[in-house]
Amino acid sequence: PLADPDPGYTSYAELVGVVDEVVAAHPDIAAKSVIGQSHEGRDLVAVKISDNVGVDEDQPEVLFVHAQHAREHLTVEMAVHLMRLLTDGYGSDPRVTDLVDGREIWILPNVNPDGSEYDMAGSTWRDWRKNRQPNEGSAALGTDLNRNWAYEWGCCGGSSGSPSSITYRGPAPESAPEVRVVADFVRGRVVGGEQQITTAIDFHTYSELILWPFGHTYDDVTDGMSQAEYDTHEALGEHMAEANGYTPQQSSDLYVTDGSINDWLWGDQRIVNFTYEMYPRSAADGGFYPPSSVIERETARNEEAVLRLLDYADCPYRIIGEEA
Ligand SMILES: CC(C)C[C@H](NS(N)(=O)=O)C(=O)O
Ligand SMILES: [Zn+2]
Repeated sequence: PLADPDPGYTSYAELVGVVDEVVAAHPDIAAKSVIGQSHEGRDLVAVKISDNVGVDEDQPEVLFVHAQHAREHLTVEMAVHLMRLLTDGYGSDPRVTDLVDGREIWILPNVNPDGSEYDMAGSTWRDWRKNRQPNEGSAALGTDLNRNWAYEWGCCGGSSGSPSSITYRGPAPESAPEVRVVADFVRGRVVGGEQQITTAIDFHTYSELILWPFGHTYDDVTDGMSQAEYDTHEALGEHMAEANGYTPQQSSDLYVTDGSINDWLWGDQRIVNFTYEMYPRSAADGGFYPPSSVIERETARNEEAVLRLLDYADCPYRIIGEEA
């Protein structure tokens, strides 16, 4: 068999198999689309879960993004868990059924397949983070997808201009094909001038945190973030953290980042969104590479938190008692 540091983690080929299996088992509520390709040509997949799945209904949409960072493999397992939760539970779990009926849910189970595959191709993990795109004029490979988004790109010392850095922002916003594809997908969800996606989670590991924008500034309130909008993010973040025991905080309280997805989803598309840093809390508990024996426990841990986001997807501002 091919080398594999921990066979309990889902490879790209296995992930495509899971997607096809879920869609085949639940054709009325699950559909697979290919929204583009990675640098090396792997399909970037979107799984839509909703009743009347083939129809774009006028329902709030929710986006889940997984594996921007290659070594954060538990996030792919989170996507697998969510696909199964939202399809196997349909028709039996009343809350899941209502949410799948009333929302259109998009799961992007691996937006950096080249990096993920590279990281797990040897007999030991390679500690890879970025994509696998070459950089002109450098021997160093890769752009950090979570520094390549176009909102306040490179503004604030929250990324690097050096191709060899693990936080290399790329030569320009959306220069990474994977970012361009996902950004185009999100822009494509603007229907009749209105962004249909209301809420989102971008899954990462590790540290057990729920983070909300902005990352580019320490300020709570600033251009593009009113007090009510900040309070909405904070209240929803805290509501979800009560369910999974993660620590809720503004993204920049961890450290300043620029060009991150969470700033773009909110700043450019006004999507109320969160970054989850999953298990473990510290390097002592496995860091980026906890044993695959924790997958079931640490993905199931987020079920209630994710369902709470789906609850509020029709109007996130309801959590602070406002309309919008
Ligand atoms: C979302 C930000 C604030 C944290 C994230 N940490 S990670 N997942 O790369 O370790 C990152 O640096 O992109
Ligand atoms: Zn990450």
